[in-house]
Amino acid sequence: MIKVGILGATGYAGIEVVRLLTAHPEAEIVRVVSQSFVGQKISDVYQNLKGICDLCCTALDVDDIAGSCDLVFTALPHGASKTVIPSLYEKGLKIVDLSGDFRYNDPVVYEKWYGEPHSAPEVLKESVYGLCEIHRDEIKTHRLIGNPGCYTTCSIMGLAPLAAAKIVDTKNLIIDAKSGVTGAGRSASLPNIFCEVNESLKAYKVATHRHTSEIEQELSILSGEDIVLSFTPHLVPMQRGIFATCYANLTKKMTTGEVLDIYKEFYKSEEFVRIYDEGSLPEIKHVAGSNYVGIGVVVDPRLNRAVVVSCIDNLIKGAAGQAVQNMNLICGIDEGTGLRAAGMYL
Ligand SMILES: NC(=O)C1=CN([C@@H]2O[C@H](COP(=O)(O)OP(=O)(O)OC[C@H]3O[C@@H](n4cnc5c(N)ncnc54)[C@H](OP(=O)(O)O)[C@@H]3O)[C@@H](O)[C@H]2O)C=CC1
Ligand SMILES: CC(=O)N[C@@H](CCC(=O)OP(=O)(O)O)C(=O)O
Repeated sequence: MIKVGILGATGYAGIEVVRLLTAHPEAEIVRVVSQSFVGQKISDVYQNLKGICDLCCTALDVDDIAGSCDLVFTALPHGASKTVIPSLYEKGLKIVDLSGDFRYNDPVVYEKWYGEPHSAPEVLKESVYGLCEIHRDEIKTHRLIGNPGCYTTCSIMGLAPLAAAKIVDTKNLIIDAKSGVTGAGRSASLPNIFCEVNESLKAYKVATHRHTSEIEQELSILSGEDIVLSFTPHLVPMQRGIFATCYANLTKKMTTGEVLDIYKEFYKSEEFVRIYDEGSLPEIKHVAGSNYVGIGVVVDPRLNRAVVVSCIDNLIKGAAGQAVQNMNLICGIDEGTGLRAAGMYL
């Protein structure tokens, strides 16, 4: 059994890791770490876990964690992760970090988008970007994983086949993405309370959202060109889900069927990717509660433009599910273990 600790277990992403691991046959949760709920049972904080996981929350004590765990998930705010991870890494632990702190190949890019220097650039060098479908072989040989963001997983997976095939104009990519409110985490903030969000729809951080840099990093690697793109996030009144509509101008005349063939080939061995047949498109309901990505494509022949629709559950494929997928990879066990449940349609 892999002995696992979850730091930030009381947050929305952390508690999804806890929930998924309670049904994982090869992992045993030994520590649930919190800052506000030390001494309280995790099942008192989230009562759906009563009788399933009744561990008490402990404080963040590196020696205690290193002495009891083989692997930790750090589901902490960015900034907090880069403070604690160097000492955990030094102790030899395997680490899957759900924050933005270890997702970058270049600390200068991190500083530009996160507004402060990376305090552990040497440790950053040891990390790998944990988008399993794109970096599987590298992930298997590392023990520090920068688990991708929710918007980024959805957007990169939606555009990766086009970037890799080099059949799009890389200067004009546009991603219009929508998130459910759990994407903002559990701590209450005025713009995210029910009456502010319900029956409304808003764009935010237009042209400045930090996920832009993560998407650019990965699509640039795939295409072999420096990509700069437009990314506009929106908040929608649903609990879970990311829905990205991506617009890409094709550099040669292609039909929807031809573009879909490229997607089917690119993802042909991927258990968690569903490419929709021509004429159908994914919806949040098709992926919510699951580790699946749904991708559909329509080519607009008047503009020779591919419109790609990509959907995930932000807390699962966009966070905890992908983190467990990464754990499985770095621990050398079957990648889909504990992740094969269908989602919740209703
Ligand atoms: N929500 C989502 O859809 C996604 C989130 N992420 C990332 O996952 C991470 C967690 O996000 P999320 O679960 O949404 O956030 P939440 O606000 O819901 O949870 C944050 C967690 O971190 C703990 N925490 C907060 N500040 C500190 C600190 N300074 N030191 C130690 N622990 C701290 C909190 O502890 P306590 O409750 O005890 O106060 C809580 O357990 C973030 O980096 C986020 O960007 C990534 C992808 C998707
Ligand atoms: C709806 C909402 O507020 N979403 C968050 C994304 C949170 C997240 O996933 O952050 P990381 O992936 O960078 O860890 C935001 O836009 O900041």
